[in-house]
Amino acid sequence: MRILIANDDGYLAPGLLALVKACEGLGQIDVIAPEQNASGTSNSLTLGRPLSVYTATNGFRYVNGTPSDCVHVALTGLLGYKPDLVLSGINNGANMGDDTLYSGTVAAATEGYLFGIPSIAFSQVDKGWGQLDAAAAMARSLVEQVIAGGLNEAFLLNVNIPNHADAISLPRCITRLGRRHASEAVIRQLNPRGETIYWIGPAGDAREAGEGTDFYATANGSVSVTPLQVDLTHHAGLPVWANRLGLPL
Ligand SMILES: Nc1nc2c(ncn2[C@@H]2O[C@H](COP(=O)(O)O)[C@@H](O)[C@H]2O)c(=O)[nH]1
Repeated sequence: MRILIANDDGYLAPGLLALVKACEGLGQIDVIAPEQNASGTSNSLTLGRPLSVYTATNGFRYVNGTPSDCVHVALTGLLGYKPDLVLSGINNGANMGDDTLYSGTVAAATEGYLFGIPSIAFSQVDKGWGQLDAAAAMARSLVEQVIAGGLNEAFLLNVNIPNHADAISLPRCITRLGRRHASEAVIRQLNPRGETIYWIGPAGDAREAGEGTDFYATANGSVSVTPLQVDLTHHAGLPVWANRLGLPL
């Protein structure tokens, strides 16, 4: 078993180390993570400049790029082999609903999935790393369960873990993504030069958080496991637009 582990909070993030330590003994583990926190970078690749890969004293490799860069470089030559599993996280904060479109954590796992590798993104619901080791133990438990079921076909799972001392014992729910309200207003400030600067505002509150969603599961003390896909086609819209534009389907 060979496992590639990445994240988006950076190679020094506690969530990455906790996940790596929790997975010890499952097989060969390679870590390739961003040099800096790359939260919110989604699936971006760095195309306008070269990337450099460094090795930390603990053996973790880190890249001056995005989470997708890390996994992409790993799978297109750096590793020299195709891992059996790609893991990403444990993220400092939730990746539920619309978050998954912006998330670097989910993007790193998505990159593995795009290369035909079973991949899982892990996030803790609350920021601050509270009960992190418990989350890591839960992540290992799920990884073991997934491995036992077979890794013959690629899949992409998005897992959100409540910050709980006994996370491994929490119920696990298969969920769909909920939806958030649009992000809060942008935050305007003046920099020392008197220029207006803008900070992205906080994420919107959950809007679609009904039973069956990731928001609902985690709000009710369960670990949320959401299978994701990358086909963005609006299949139900195909006949609608064929008709609207008078085109054959
Ligand atoms: N609009 C905002 N969205 C935020 C903020 N903090 C987090 N987020 C969302 O969550 C994910 C975090 O995932 P990561 O894997 O990228 O760390 C992020 O991508 C956003 O979607 C915020 O302050 N404002």
